[in-house]
Order: sequence, then C-alpha cells, then structure tokens
Amino acid sequence: MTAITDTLRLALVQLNPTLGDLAGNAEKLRAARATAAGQGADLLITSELFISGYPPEDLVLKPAFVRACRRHVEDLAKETADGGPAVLIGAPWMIDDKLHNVVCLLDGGEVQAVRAKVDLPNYGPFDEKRVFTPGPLPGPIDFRGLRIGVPICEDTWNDEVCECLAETGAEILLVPNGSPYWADKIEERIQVMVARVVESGLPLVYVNQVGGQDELIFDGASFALEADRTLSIQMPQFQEDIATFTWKREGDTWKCVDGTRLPAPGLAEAQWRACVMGLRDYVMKNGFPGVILGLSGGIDSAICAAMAVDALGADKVRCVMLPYHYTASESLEDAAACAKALGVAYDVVPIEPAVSGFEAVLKPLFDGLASNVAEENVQARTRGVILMAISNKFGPMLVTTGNKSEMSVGYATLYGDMNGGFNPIKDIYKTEVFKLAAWRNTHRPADALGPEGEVIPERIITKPPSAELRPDQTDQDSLPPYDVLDDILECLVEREMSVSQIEERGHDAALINRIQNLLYVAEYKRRQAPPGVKVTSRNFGRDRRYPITNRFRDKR
Ligand SMILES: Nc1ncnc2c1ncn2[C@@H]1O[C@H](COP(=O)(O)OP(=O)(O)OC[C@H]2O[C@@H]([n+]3cccc(C(=O)O)c3)[C@H](O)[C@@H]2O)[C@@H](O)[C@H]1O
Ligand SMILES: Nc1ncnc2c1ncn2[C@@H]1O[C@H](COP(=O)(O)OP(=O)(O)OP(=O)(O)O)[C@@H](O)[C@H]1O
Ligand SMILES: NC(=O)CC[C@H](N)C(=O)O
Repeated sequence: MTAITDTLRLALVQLNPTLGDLAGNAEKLRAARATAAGQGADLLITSELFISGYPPEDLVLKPAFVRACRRHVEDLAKETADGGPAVLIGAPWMIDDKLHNVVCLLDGGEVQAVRAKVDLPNYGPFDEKRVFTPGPLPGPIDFRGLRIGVPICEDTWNDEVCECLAETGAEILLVPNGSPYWADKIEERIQVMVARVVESGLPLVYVNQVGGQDELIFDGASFALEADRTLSIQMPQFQEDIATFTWKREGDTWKCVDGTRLPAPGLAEAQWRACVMGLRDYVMKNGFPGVILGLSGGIDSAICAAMAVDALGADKVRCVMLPYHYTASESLEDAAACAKALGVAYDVVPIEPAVSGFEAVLKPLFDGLASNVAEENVQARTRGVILMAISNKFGPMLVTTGNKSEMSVGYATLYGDMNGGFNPIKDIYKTEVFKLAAWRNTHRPADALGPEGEVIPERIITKPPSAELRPDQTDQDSLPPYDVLDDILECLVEREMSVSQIEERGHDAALINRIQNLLYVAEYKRRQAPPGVKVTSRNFGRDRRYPITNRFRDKR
C-alpha cells in the first residue's frame, strides 16, 4: 500500500443495492471493487448505508439485522488485505450500545475507521431520528496519509459538520448519500454542496445511490466540485456506474484532472425515468414475473401500460379491457390500438355477466331505490375482482393507475380501481400525465424497453377523460377543469397555502373550499391506497402525513 502524497485515484461507485439483501449487496461491492481495481483505484466511495440499502427504516431495530450487516462489512474488510483499493462503505453500526448510521473505511484487511452521521434528517420522507443516535462532530480520517473528511448525506445540508472537518484538517470531503429524487433535485443538491465548498474551501465528492426502494427513487447523478466550485465530475442519472478519477495535489488543494460531465436529462425525461425505475425495481426486487393492468382506453391506464413496457419489456405486461354497457366503442378501439402499439398481450373480458350477478343478488335489498354511486362502484369493483383473479392465477402484480389529482380528491373506488400493488403515476397530477404521454410519443429514453414512436394513440390524449360508470359521464361533471384543479391542489398539498392565498391566484373561494374538503375527506382512501413513486417535493405517503379524523377546515 503506497502512501497518498500527490495523487489519489478515487472510484465513485453509484449502484442499485436491494434493501436487506446483504449478501447480494456485498457481492455487488466485491464486483465494483474488482472493476475499480482494474481502473487503478486507491479508494472506492459508495452510497449511504450501502450494505443494508437506504432507507432501512425500522429494520435496523432488529439486532439480528444489525449484526448481520456488521458481519458482511467485516468480511469485506478482511478482503482488503489483498493490497487492492480501500473501501468507504456505510452500515448500521452499534457503538457503546447505541445504533448509528456510519461509514467504515476498510483497508489493509481491517475496519480502519468508523464515522457516525451527526445530522439525522427527520422531515419529508426521512425518519432517521426514530432509529439512529447522532454521532459526535467528526474529525478527518487518515487514509494512507491523506486526511479525508467523510460527512454522511444530511451532514452536508447544514454547515456545522463540514466546518468542523475543515477546521480539523480535512483535505477533501467524500460524501456518501442516500438522496431521493424529486423534480429539480440535482440543482438543489449542487446549490447546497457549493455552499459547503465555499465555507470549507475544500473539494467535495458526492456519491448517491441508484434505484427504487418502495416509494423512493434514488437517481445516482453523483458529482464532484473543485475547491473553486467548478463542477468537474457529473455521473449519469438513473443508471448504475463505476468511474475512477485522478485527483492531484496542487499547492494546498486537490484537483480532479480527468473529470467528465454527462448532461442530465430534462425534466420530462427525468420524471418518466423515475416512474419507470420505481415500477421496475418494485416489480423485480419483489420477485414478480410481470404485471397486469386494466386498459380502459383512457389516458391513465395507457400511460401506466407504456411505463410498464419501458420498465419490464412488452412480454412481461398483460393488458385487459373489461367493457360494460357504458364503455364507448372509441374506448375499445383506443385500448386495442394502445396495446398493439406497445406490443403487449391483450384480452377483452366483458363484465356484464358478473355485474348482472351482483345486481341480482342486491335486488332484494336495493329494490325501488334509484341507481347511484353504489351501482357505479360495483362496476369498478367487478373489474378489480377480475384483475386480482388474473393476478392470483398467473402471478403478475396488478398495476394501480390513479394519478395524483384523483388521489387528492378521492376520485377512485376503494377495492375497485384502487386495487393493486404499486402505482407508477401516484405522484403525477393529471395535467402532467397529459404532458408526459405526449412527450413519450416523441421520445424514447435510452434504457426504455418499449418501442420508439407513438405508444399512446393521439385520441387517448385529446378526448375528454371519463370514468365511464354511467352514460355520457366525463370527469368534468363533478370536478373543475384539470388545470384549475391541479393548481389548487398543488397550492394545498405541496405548498400548504391558505384559502385566501390561493384565492389571490384568481381561483373561486367556494371552489377552493370544496377542493380542500375533498382533499381532507379522502385521507382515509389514501391510507388504503397502494404505494407509488415519489417524484414531487411532497407525495402522499412518506411525505404528507395528515390525520384521517380531522375537522379542521381553513376558512377565508
Ligand atoms: N373516514 C372514513 N373512514 C373509513 N371509511 C370511510 C370514510 N369515509 C367514507 N368511508 C367509506 O368509504 C366508502 C366510500 O368510498 P367508495 O366506495 O370508494 O366510493 P365513493 O368515494 O363514494 O365513490 C367513488 C367515487 O370515485 C369516482 N370514480 C370511481 C372510479 C374511477 C374514477 C376515475 O375516473 O378514476 C372515479 C366515482 O365517480 C365516485 O365519485 C363507503 O363505504 C364509506 O363508508
Ligand atoms: N373498461 C375498462 N377496462 C379495463 N380497465 C378499466 C376499464 N375501466 C376502468 N378500468 C381501470 O380502472 C382505472 C380507473 O378507470 P376510469 O376509467 O374509471 O378512470 P381514469 O382514472 O380516467 O383512468 P383511465 O384514464 O385509464 O380511463 C383505469 O385506469 C383502468 O385501469
Ligand atoms: N439520507 C439523507 O440524509 C438525505 C437528506 C438530504 N437532505 C437529501 O435529500 O439528499
């Protein structure tokens, strides 16, 4: 092992670990280390809590799990006796009977140093104070003569830890992250990291996890900032990568001399790829052979089918059209055209006999009563029963297709179209669904498994949305136009604005009050809804945790 005097070959390892698959994650690390060794690396840096996967949530409250994580890290440490690259790897770790979120330096056959995370995030999707104890303010770690500062993710979102590392002699900041994606997150991260570089005067290397973990998407996009704030490395977004770069000592600072910068995708592509990655990893990591979904000829199921094909390939996606009396002939044509464009298996299963059966059974109870939402919901639930039967019989997971606008106002039937295991568009408002569908018809991301060209027939995008649960129904019979609804919802959900603030944007006060009421009342439905991909700064699920029983209404 040579001392690091003037040159450091540093491998940035952004990989997709599977939560809880300790042996699998350790194997991934071994393979990455072999690759990095081939690239001449002295040191590998991986993402936060790499051995367990991030975020492990309450799994770390199980002592057997924490012990197993440690065993795997100690085994990996022994393997560094081979004189190859050293490793910075994260793990849940007991220190003096307290559980910490740490990074270990593995080198020369041993765990050379352990650093605990100081700043435990407890907002938005994060809940770390619940399970971890904060560590003391750290000093640098001596790595073969180089003093490396290793703040862990949230430690860099405030100034204290990096300042302490700089004051105690760190020469470079190496930051393992478990930083979830949401729209415009790359810019947010870079802004925050630039502030740390300016305050500390140190170069900073930022390595993030890749992959979907339940609701959260980790988008990689690791990067490095020079001490003068130059962005010298930008790694790919939504993709695993291992890349080794050379850092040279220049005077009293370190500079990357061979950095490369890959352009990040634009917002539409990023949102699409996040939804696709979330669905793919949910399905694959939970061991499903594929997915099924009800394809209605409407836009929500069409976009979900396209995302599923991009995620898994057409041979793993089965679509079922379940027509009833109110299904327009255009819907049958559009669903068939969409299935054909995507190249998926497609069945038509009329629900009339099953709905008639329910009506006959209910007749003695409902006799003489006008038909209403009860009968409408029987249609949605009949579809749900049939789709779940296919899922049970053949094994694929049912994809749930409700967008964020519908999830907000409860415009979906419990145990009907809310059935399913996972929802790729749960955090996408309806107006964005239209835009993304049009975007995908003209763009195909490099890692998409679906075809080029129009995958969502134009008429599905242009016709008025309808649940087709009664004659001539459209969504706008009971909801305002989606651009109005979505603006009000975004103000209420993402920005927590008051009714009077929203009114100042030009919306009608009575309408805002009605939407607010629908939003609060639908909390019970959201608690029973399947999880889905988070792509905004505030999703339903991990982020927004409102009470179900709640009499508060903001009044103008
Ligand atoms: N706080 C609470 N905690 C627990 N349960 C609660 C509850 N409040 C009501 N409930 C129960 O929930 C049930 C009512 O909910 P649910 O049965 O779902 O029915 P509901 O919400 O009354 O009706 C479904 C609505 O979604 C619309 N929809 C359906 C299907 C597709 C689409 C679309 O285009 O995407 C739209 C449909 O037009 C209708 O407006 C009742 O049994 C009620 O007792
Ligand atoms: N005729 C149908 N055949 C198959 N699936 C259906 C049918 N009608 C509804 N579904 C399923 O139920 C979901 C909710 O459908 P609905 O038509 O009520 O409203 P939506 O939210 O506007 O969805 P979409 O835009 O997909 O029609 C659909 O996305 C689809 O998965
Ligand atoms: N794991 C963490 O500490 C992540 C927190 C950080 N603010 C982020 O979103 O990137």
